[in-house]
Amino acid sequence: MENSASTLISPIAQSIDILVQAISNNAKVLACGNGGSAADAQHFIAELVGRFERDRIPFAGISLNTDTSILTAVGNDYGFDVIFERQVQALGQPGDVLVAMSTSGNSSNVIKAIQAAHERNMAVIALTGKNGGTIAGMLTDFDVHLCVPHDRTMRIQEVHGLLLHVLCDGIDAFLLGDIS
Ligand SMILES: O=C(CO)[C@@H](O)[C@H](O)[C@H](O)[C@H](O)COP(=O)(O)O
Ligand SMILES: [Zn+2]
Repeated sequence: MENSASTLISPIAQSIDILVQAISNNAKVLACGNGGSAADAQHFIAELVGRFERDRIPFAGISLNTDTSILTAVGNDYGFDVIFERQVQALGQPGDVLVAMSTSGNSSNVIKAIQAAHERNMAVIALTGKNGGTIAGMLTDFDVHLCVPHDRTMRIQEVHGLLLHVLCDGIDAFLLGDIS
């Protein structure tokens, strides 16, 4: 936790900037991940579309792991590794943001979603762990890498959950002002 706090302060601030800019431009946020990270992705998007702590206008966001018809059709017809890529290709526009989560940094469906986001001129906020895996080497200067410096998936996920709340809090503070 303490290591995370010191290494992640700067990428947290960059992530909030990217998200606030996208929201201010009426762009949208797409989020994806597998297993526990799928739960994190839909949790984060629920807080954008619904609310975090304070009433405000809804923000545009879509979780790419919640539509079972899309997931089963694309998985069945094209393969599990393209379940997120296909949705980024269908929904992503330049200026949108992809929040991509993988504790290993090596899940092929998340990797392909990042490639698709780059092809559509979308910024990527990648939440990973360990050494960032393959994803660490794919990110550009327009992206942000929130890599939790820990080896255990559960601990990485716990910090990811905290980070997503910090991002929500930062977005609201920027757009609505600090809570006094
Ligand atoms: O929640 C957990 C473990 O805590 C698991 O469901 C975990 O998310 C799954 O094994 C995922 O498939 C792991 O994928 P990734 O984080 O390496 O991309
Ligand atoms: Zn878990």
